[in-house]
Amino acid sequence: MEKQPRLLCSQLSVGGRVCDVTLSSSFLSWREVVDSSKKRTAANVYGPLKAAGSHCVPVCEIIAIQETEEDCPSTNVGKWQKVPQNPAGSNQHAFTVSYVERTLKHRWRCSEVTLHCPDRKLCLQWVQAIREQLALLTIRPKRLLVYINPHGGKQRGKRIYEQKVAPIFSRASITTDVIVTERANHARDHLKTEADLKKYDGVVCVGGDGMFSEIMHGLISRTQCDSGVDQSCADETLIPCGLRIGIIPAGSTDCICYATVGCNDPVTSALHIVVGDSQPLDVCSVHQNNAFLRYSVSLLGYGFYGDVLMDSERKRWMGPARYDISGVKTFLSHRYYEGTISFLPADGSVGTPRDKIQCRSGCNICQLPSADKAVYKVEDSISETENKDVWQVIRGKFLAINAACMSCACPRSPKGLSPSAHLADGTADLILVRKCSRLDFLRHLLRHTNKNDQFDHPFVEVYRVRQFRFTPRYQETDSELDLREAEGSSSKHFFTQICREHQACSCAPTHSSWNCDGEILPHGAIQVRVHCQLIKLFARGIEEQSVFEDPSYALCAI
Ligand SMILES: Nc1ncnc2c1ncn2[C@@H]1O[C@H](COP(=O)(O)OP(=O)(O)OP(=O)(O)O)[C@@H](O)[C@H]1O
Ligand SMILES: CCCCCCCCCCCCC/C=C/[C@@H](O)[C@H](CO)NC(C)=O
Ligand SMILES: [Ca+2]
Repeated sequence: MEKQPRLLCSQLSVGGRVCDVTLSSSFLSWREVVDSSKKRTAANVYGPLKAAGSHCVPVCEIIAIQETEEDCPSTNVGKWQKVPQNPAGSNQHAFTVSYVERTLKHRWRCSEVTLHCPDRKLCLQWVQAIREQLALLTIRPKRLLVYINPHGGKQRGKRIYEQKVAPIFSRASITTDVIVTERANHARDHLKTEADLKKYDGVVCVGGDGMFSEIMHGLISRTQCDSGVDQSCADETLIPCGLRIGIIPAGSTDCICYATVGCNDPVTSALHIVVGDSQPLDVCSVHQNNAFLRYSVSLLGYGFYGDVLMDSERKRWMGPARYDISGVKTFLSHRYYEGTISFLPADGSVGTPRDKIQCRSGCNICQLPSADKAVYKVEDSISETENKDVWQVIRGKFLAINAACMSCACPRSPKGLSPSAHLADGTADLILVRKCSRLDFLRHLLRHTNKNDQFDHPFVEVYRVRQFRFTPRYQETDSELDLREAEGSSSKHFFTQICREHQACSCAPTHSSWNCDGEILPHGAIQVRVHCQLIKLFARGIEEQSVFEDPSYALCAI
């Protein structure tokens, strides 16, 4: 790591101990001054970041700095006065730095350190120097538009925002306009037509995946409309949104927050917003013929997940537990669905759903130049010269058809529906769970909750795709049905076959709907296309082992 030139360096007191305090353009560090007569141990000189009085905070993770009034009650009850703290007995001057501290399971906390200076001049010099460095961080938002869904999850959105998030925004001098929604789609419609977006550096939603979906739809539609792009045309190249979206988790699944930050903790998300993180995200557009239906960033699920959602919507009053009840009910019903899936495979450079390469902060695959990823011309899709541009077709009977544009990790399934899916590679993982016994399906489902590979079953297939189409059997056109029959079975034989199979596994063929990021999409036949990095979040992807746990990091910085 490159050593940074020091901007300021003084001996200040922290918690009653004298420390060498250094500010560079990248770090604020303080290390206890060790009496040379005492033996230096490896721990107090070279220890990891927080060991034995040695601390180092990246400037980009400083939340705020303020001059501190060192007051405490005087002996005259009710009166407060400044307390002389240094040995000479003169007035002590201090400043307090609030900064990000990492705790377990990807959670962040706002920590504070107060540094005492021998005189006010030096104190002001430090405050000014740190403020100047913070002012250089132009990626940080200053003004945000916040939408709160008071009815999401356990109906705690408003309280979470007021008690946990607003104080952090205010400490970081972020100003906000807050709208508590009064109906479903209030936020979407406001963003689409009314909001003066030029005033803001970002939009924040307080709620679950459904609330995020509203914000995303509002922003994408507004961006296309302002740029004269027609989103109803499935082949249009969409314009990326300029404003970043922050998610304060207050929903039932909070999958999008969890899969992009690593946890569903409101304070952590608020801090990612404050430091101005930026994580691009792929978005699937869903069309039926040339009618635009919806956008999706996490799960598009037909069959099992569509049915769970359909049933759970009737149980909203139960809160997050509705998904467990409906999950068990749907599992027991064991319905299968018949149809045709065609898809355009992704380029090999983006890996495969089973390569065990997980998308993490600074992911190499997501940073490949877009030419190597899913950006392609529409004509490519009809070119059959290269294998990657050939549509593949699969017909069959399925318990579930899932497309995961990201891992879909969430508290219920910490590695997600597709653990190696990428946030911003321009592809989705298409998971086909063919008709199988209840026991086999249960085995597959349970693997979402443990370390075993959920794709390692003969009845599960998974493909990394750029586009796909699904047509349920009952919506297939005459020519498609003719083709199917020509492929080997007369319709009479076909129906006898279903009845025979139905008896064997006691499941019934029927219609399902799509679960589109937790919203019901009743259309069976859909066409889906992944738009690489269409939106950006105030997030940074899931951090691997934190660099700040690396001893050499602290050493080099100081
Ligand atoms: N004021 C409101 N009244 C009723 N519904 C609302 C209101 N504001 C937003 N909604 C709708 O509530 C639905 C659910 O909200 P949200 O996603 O926040 O919670 P959830 O469904 O419990 O969580 P998750 O989506 O993570 O499972 C969304 O579809 C959203 O459109
Ligand atoms: C009978 C045993 C069942 C165990 C099954 C565990 C599988 C959990 C997998 C959860 C994946 C959730 C993917 C996220 C989808 C969200 O978009 C959506 C909206 O919040 N949530 C749901 C539940 O549809
Ligand atoms: Ca993706």
